[in-house]
Amino acid sequence: MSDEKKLTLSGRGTLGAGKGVETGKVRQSFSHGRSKPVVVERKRKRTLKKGPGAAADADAATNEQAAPQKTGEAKPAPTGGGRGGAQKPRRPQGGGRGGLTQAEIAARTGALRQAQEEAERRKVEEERRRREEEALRKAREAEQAQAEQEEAAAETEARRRAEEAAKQAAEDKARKAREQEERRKAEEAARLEQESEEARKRTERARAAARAAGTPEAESADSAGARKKKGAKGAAAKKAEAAKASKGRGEEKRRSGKLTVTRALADDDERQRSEAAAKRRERRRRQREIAGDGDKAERKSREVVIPEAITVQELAQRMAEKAPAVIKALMGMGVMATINQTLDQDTAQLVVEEFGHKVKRVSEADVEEGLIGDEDDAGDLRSRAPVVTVMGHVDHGKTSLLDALRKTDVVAGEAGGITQHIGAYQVQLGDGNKITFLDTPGHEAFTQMRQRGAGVTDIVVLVVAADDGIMPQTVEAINHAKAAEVPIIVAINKIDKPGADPTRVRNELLQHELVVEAMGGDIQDVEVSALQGTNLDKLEEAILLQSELLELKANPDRNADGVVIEAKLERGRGPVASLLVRRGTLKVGDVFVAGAEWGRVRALVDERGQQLKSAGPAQPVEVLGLQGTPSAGDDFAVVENEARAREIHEYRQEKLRSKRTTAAPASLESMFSAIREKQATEFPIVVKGDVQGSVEAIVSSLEKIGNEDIRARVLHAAVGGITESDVTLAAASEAIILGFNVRANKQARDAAEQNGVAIQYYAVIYDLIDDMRELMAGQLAPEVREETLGLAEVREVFTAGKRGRAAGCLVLDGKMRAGAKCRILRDDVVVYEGDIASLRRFKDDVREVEAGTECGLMFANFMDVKKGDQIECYVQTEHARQL
Ligand SMILES: Nc1nc2c(ncn2[C@@H]2O[C@H](COP(=O)(O)OP(=O)(O)OP(=O)(O)O)[C@@H](O)[C@H]2O)c(=O)[nH]1
Repeated sequence: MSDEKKLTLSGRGTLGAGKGVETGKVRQSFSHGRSKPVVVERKRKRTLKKGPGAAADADAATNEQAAPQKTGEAKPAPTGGGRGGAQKPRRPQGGGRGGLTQAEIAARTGALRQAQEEAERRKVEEERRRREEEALRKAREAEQAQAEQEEAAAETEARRRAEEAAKQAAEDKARKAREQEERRKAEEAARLEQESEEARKRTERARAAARAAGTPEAESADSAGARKKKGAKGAAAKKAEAAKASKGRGEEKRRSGKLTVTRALADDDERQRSEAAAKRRERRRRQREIAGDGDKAERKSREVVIPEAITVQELAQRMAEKAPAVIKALMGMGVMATINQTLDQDTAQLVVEEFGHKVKRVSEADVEEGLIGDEDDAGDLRSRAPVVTVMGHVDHGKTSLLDALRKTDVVAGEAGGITQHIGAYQVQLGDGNKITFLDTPGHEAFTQMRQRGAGVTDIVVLVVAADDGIMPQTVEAINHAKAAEVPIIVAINKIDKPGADPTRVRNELLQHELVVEAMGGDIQDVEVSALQGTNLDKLEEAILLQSELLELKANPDRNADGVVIEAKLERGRGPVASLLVRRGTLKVGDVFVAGAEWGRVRALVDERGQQLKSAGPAQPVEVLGLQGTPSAGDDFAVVENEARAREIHEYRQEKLRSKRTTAAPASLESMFSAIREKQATEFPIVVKGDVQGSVEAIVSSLEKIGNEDIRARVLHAAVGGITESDVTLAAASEAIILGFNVRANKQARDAAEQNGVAIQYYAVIYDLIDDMRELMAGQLAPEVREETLGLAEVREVFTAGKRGRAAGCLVLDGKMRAGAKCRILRDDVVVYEGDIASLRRFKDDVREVEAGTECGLMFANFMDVKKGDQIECYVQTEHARQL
């Protein structure tokens, strides 16, 4: 590119040309940095013959050469046309100045002018662009400056806030210190006042004594007292004044406010705060306001549920309060607690009340609350079928009788269904009445159910074979029925047999305090033959009559509850339970809890294998849909939803687990505590002896022990060793078993251990009676006797500590004793009963304060003591009872 030349379009540059016309390329640079190659044309100088005007032409030619020959940019003369001079045709020689034609000159001049105009235009364009860029840059700079300014403002704001917070904290601290100081001063003043009062009294007493003695000391004592009083008063006044002055100074100081750099800056910040910051602040203020209002609204109506134990954090959350505030409140009560510390229910209650919320105490067992709903209104009750258990001695015909009674069912006869064992069945009589029979006969099953708390039986049918009479298990059955306080109907069976003697049976029953109607008593008896089906209708009539007397009623229109009679796991059907509905109606789809299991009723099947949609009161039914297998004797109840059922299931499973791990000790103590809990007035006993004579002697002696509060109740007394049946009875009635010269067999021992039944062995009747007397006396709560110690009157009430109130009292009578009990009487009405928490004389804790002396009293959990209240101080002593 040797022939490239740098050209400028400023218009000032000299455009040179070589000899003749030569073409070449030059790179053209623009002021804004761009460049591009340009084809240039070089012209050789022409040598012209001298002629007129030659000089001028030469000049003109020289001038012409100065004109740019730029392709595309500087347009050549119209004759030239096309791109660049390279294609330009040679001009015809001659004519015009310096050999150029006029047209050429004009074209060149035009081109020159155009080039100048173009340059001018570009310059303007460049200038415009530069200005635009400049404006843009300035705008950016301004933006940046603005952002920086805002950032700085925010920073300043944050600093100001931090300073403000620090200042506030310092002020709070100072205020607290001042308050503390003021309180201390007030207390000091009160103490001084009290001291001066006492000094005055002492002086008065001295003066009185002096007057009595007739000495002039009275005067001096008087004046000394006055001086002292004046001094004390003066001191108190001075202190109070000083306190006032310091308070005043403090306030003044606060008001004046020293101007510090920080403060000045803070003020400036206030003025300089950006609009965005102001908006942010406003938004935060609104949020705070909303949060504050919400808090207040909630606080008014909040009911805080407190379980048996709760952590500080949990309690704070339930109250919607801050944990530190709760800790502070606890500190105020003298309890130093961390956030994770567990509080007992009482303490938690105090805290909740302190914050002004309502308390709802719950215990773990509350999960079962409401499970067995409320009692029904009398108006909702409808008569229900009685539930009957058949008992009696072996082979007296219990099973035969149950089978015979089953056949009396009119519905079964019509339907002809095959009966199946579901633990109970219901017969419908011709008149529409129904009777439910539990078809596991015998007193063992009966008592086992009772032991589980399922007293489902309304009536016991005692089967006695007319040819055999009363036998040991008949007696047991009688005693079990009596222990359960269930009425008995005697079915004298096998009357078809040749040796049957119903009268003998009736006579023997008398020995067991069962007086049948035929003998003037109120026990119904029916002669039946299970084998031949004789008098079964009469037996059923007797049952219905008894049930009428019992007024057996239930509300069918409610959620069902009742008892599990049997439960098993069946292949293909899953857990199956036979339930006896006690109240309400059990329906398909109901969610229910049975013992520690739960389920949703998938199907209901009766004893004839028929699918039911629902089962009402006293109706036995087999239910499918359980998640697990409950135990016979467990309660069942329909619940509102699955969640509730699961909750109860989990709670009961947990209870079962803990019960398994902590086996019940077979001790007297555990039995007694159970009895005590029930505040029993009866002491149930099962007696087993070696001979009838000793058993009778023991029973009659036991019946003599006792007073109006407690008495022995012999549930069962018989000759023979202690059996499992005895233990079951004792367990069901929470009784003790006494063995006189007899022992328990292995099964009985195991059962006793399992059920926590106490068995005591004796060989001497007197020992047995003495022990029982002592045990029964031990059952009675010790007698509490009260001894009044003294009476005091509240003369003044002071603030003690942060929250406490102390009563300045004068003991009027007897004495006040620290730790003793007291009653606060206001206008002869007891306003508080509790403990004396502290007893002080001046500043010292003392044990006792005698009559005529002043003292300070504080009470446990009571602040509302008032001037004029009377304090009755007393102690309680416990005395063991004797029978
Ligand atoms: N003659 C006569 N025999 C009867 C009558 N009732 C029952 N039996 C018979 O007495 C025997 C015992 O009857 P069960 O019904 O098994 O007596 P149980 O009380 O249930 O006996 P366990 O189940 O062993 O306690 C059977 O052989 C019956 O046939 C009756 O009314 N008359």
